[in-house]
Amino acid sequence: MDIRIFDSHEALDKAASEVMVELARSKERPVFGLATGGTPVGIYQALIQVFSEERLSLKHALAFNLDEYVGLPPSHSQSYAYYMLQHLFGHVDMPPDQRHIPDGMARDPHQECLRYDQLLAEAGRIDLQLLGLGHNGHIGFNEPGRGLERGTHVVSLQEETREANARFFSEMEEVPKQAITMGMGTILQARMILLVVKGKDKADVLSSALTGPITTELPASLLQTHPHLLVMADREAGAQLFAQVDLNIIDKA
Ligand SMILES: N[C@@H]1[C@@H](O)[C@H](O)[C@@H](COP(=O)(O)O)O[C@@H]1O
Repeated sequence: MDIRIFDSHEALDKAASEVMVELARSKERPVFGLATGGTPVGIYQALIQVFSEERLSLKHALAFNLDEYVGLPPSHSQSYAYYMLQHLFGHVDMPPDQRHIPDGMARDPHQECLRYDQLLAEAGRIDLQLLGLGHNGHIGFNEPGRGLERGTHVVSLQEETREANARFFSEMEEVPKQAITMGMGTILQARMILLVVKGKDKADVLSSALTGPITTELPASLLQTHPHLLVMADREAGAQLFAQVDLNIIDKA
C-alpha cells in the first residue's frame, strides 16, 4: 500500500485526477469505478479541467458507480445519478450507455443487483476503483457487520450513515433507508484502488482501516489485502498514520 499525504485539497484533487487521467491515456477502453459523496467533488473538477485542456476523450471508457439510494429517481437532487451528471458526466464525452449507476427506482431492487453484476461481468475487471470512506468505515454502502457481500446487493443503511448523509437533505426523514451497493468482492477485484480521505473527523477510522485488524466490522480494513492500494489523504485525515513506522508514507507537503 502507498500512502500520500497532502497539505491542500487542491494538490490532493489534482494528484488523484492525474491517476485517472493516466489510466485514460494508457488504455483504449478503461473501466472506471466511481464514487460519490463530498470527497471526490474536487477530483472530478480537476479531471474535467485536464480533459478539456488536453482534449482527452472518454468516448471509449466505461464507468460503474458504487451505489445509489433506493427510491430516489435520477431527477432527485440527492440521487447519485444526479450527482454524477452535475459533477462529471455532464462535462465529459463518455456516452450515456457507457455510464452505469444502479437504478434506485427499479421495481425489483434485487433483480437490479443481478442486472448490475451482469454488466460488471461483461465489462471485465474495473481498472481503477475510486473510493471515499464512511465515518463508520463503510466503502460504497458496504456497512460494518458480521459479514460482507461479494456482489451488488440491497443494503439497509445504518443510522450513523443516514445521519452523516443528512447534511445533503433538507431533513433527516428524507434520507433513504436503503441503497444498492456494489459488493466488497467486486471492489477488491479492481486492478487498482484509489482511496481518498479528507478531514480530521476521518483520522481515527482511516488509521484503524489501514493499520488495525482486518474485519468485516470495518469494511475499509479489507483494503489492506489489496495488492495495489493507493491512499491519498489530507494532513488532517492522515494525522494518526505518521505514528505508524511500518507504513510507506510519501509526504507531499
Ligand atoms: N455511499 C457514500 C460513500 O461512497 C462515500 O464514500 C461516503 C463518504 O462520503 P463523504 O465523502 O461525503 O464523506 O458516504 C456515502 O455514504
